[in-house]
Amino acid sequence: MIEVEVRDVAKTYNPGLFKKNVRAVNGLSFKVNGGEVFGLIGPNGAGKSTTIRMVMGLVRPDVGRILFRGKELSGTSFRREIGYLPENPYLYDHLTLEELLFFAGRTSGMEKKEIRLRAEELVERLCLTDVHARPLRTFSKGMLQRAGICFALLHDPSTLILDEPMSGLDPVGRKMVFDLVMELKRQGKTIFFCSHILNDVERLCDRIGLLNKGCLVREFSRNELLQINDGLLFLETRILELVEIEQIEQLGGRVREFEGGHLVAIPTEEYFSLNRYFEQSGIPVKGGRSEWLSLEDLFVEIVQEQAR
Ligand SMILES: Nc1ncnc2c1ncn2[C@@H]1O[C@H](COP(=O)(O)OP(=O)(O)OP(=O)(O)O)[C@@H](O)[C@H]1O
Repeated sequence: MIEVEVRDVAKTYNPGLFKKNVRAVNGLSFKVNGGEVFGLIGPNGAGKSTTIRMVMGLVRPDVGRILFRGKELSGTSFRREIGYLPENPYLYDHLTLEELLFFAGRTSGMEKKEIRLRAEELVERLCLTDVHARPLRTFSKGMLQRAGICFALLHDPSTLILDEPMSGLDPVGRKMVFDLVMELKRQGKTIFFCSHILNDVERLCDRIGLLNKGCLVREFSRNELLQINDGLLFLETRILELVEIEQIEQLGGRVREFEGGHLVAIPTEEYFSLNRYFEQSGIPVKGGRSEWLSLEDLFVEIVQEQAR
């Protein structure tokens, strides 16, 4: 079943007199299937948030159609089926988190007891128990982001639409949210999100769309990505046959199994360029393959190519 379908959608903003129109999205089409994780990536200003806002019915496309479970968006009732995290969650900042979640639960038609139990569970999960009775205006950026995630998940929606879920989070918060999204994925939720953190995107997504200048320029399935990369963070077993695990470990790297592949941590800031790392470290690579491309490398390559 197709959960979200975007068909030939375009959106131009008219910022007003004497200002140039901005074409944010142009002839965009894609589908998000039920139970899959679809990630939208792209440079700043590519149109990711505009697309997400259009899918949520918050911005009206100039042309094209957006369908949710096969039907045109109308009214707001479809939003009950969706958990939405906006880019900058505007949360009523005079409310405490507890009050905000109560409000969110009531507007989703939840019973008081159900709200209390679910809110407690989420607040604890996102490590906000100590601050749940404080007004949101006293929250730090990362706390607000985590509060926004509680807000999006409270009514246990089957579809999640998340605009930069890891934004503003410290490494502990990022891991917390990453693990939570992974768990939601395992529960079979449909997740559509955008992010600049490509490492997380490729670990979470079944499919990835690269948006540039409002157009979808490339789509990768997870398997395709693994094949293109022959590894990156997911080194397939056959690649580990080419490069000895011990050699990675001797150089301070670590390898562990992860979801049918291998997660390789290498001691360099340029973690994405495995090929360069092997070259620099003098790890002999057996076999013919000498080019490993990460999603990050591909992203830069495609976007730079389009700029020429
Ligand atoms: N309300 C608005 N009025 C005018 N222009 C807008 C408005 N919202 C977005 N834009 C413009 O539309 C284009 C796409 O913006 P959008 O926020 O969708 O991009 P994005 O891919 O989410 O970017 P980022 O990665 O920086 O968050 C940009 O050029 C932006 O300046």
